[in-house]
Amino acid sequence: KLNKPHQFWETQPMPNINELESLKPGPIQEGILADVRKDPFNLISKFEWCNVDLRNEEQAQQVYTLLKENYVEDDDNMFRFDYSIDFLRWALLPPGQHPDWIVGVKVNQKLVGFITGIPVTLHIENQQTKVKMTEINFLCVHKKIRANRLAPVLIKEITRRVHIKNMWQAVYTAGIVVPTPISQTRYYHRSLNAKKLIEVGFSSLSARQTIARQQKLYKLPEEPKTQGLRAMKKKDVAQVTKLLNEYLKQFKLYFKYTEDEVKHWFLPRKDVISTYVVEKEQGVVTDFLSFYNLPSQVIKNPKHTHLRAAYSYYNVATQTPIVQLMYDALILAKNEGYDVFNALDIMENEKFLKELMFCPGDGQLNYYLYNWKLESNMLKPEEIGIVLV
Ligand SMILES: CN(C)Cc1n[nH]c2ccc(-c3ccc(F)cc3OCCn3ccnc3)cc12
Repeated sequence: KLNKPHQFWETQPMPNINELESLKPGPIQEGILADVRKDPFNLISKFEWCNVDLRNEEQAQQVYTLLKENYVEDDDNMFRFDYSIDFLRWALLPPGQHPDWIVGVKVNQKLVGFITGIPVTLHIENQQTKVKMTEINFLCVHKKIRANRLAPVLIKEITRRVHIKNMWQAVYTAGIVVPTPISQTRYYHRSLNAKKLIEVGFSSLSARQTIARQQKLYKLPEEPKTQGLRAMKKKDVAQVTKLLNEYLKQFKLYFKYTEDEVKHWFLPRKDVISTYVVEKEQGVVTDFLSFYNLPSQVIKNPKHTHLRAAYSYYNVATQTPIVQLMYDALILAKNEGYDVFNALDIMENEKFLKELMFCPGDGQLNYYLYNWKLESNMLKPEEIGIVLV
């Protein structure tokens, strides 16, 4: 009976505690294309598989509503992510996307289950090891039909669709701990709109604190400090690609980006992704910062329906001190109307979190590699060079 904790995950190629020493680094299970099922996994009656076309407004709306009402909440069930349709198209329609990797389950034409994959090339622990794999995200089952064991079937089906393309690994993140994290990172929040954060219950005042005091404490200048800071444009793509690929080599887990991928992931999109470059000397880009827009719905609050949150994406500081670059990111995010700026303690983020007055969040984000044993059992957050939205 699949109802013991992790009963499903114990059937999957993930290192378990007592294998951490014995498994050799690399794939845990050999992938054999001939053994891959050609037909989709069976679903309970009335449930049907569908490939969701996010370019189709109606289907995109169905995904939006399913996630808005049933996707990830914080530990106190006060906030739930509210990914916009434009954001989902950005996150799930990158270059090289496979249409059958946007997987839905419908009952009477209503979307009740969802899971996605996008193709990535992940560099693992050193220059030589690069693996074509999938980045899994947006696993969601409607609240009303949970405990039907639909999630394991969604996972097995997208795994089958990845195997059919002769790919045998995956990377994903989750707030929960299942077998077996490769890294446990923590998230931090920097207040931009102290009054609103208190009104929605995100922050709370201790006895000696007042709203006015908090506003003063987190106050930011009107304009960024760094000379030559401006929104990224198409003409910057080549330089941003070189800066990013060079910068990421220092980490043990990172993607390599083509110029096409940099165009997709970094060119500014209103209310989705903001990227700013530093061009001091004419035509020379030396640094860039980026953050994405992911509001959370405030589940029950008389005054506010949403918390506007900016999430640190990739930031490359080669000439500008990282603390100054990120201080400018806070100013830019405040000016774009965000209430809070979030960041994980991955990459070099530890260097600015304290100094810029970020506060620790109440949970963690765990990174996972499917069917891969690392040389080192766990990676430190600062060794992680990938951000999953
Ligand atoms: C990554 N991607 C897979 C979405 C995802 N899934 N599970 C999660 C658990 C935490 C975070 C997260 C990551 C960075 C961060 F600064 C704050 C976060 O969560 C705050 C708590 N919260 C949840 C909903 N509204 C607020 C993301 C995720």
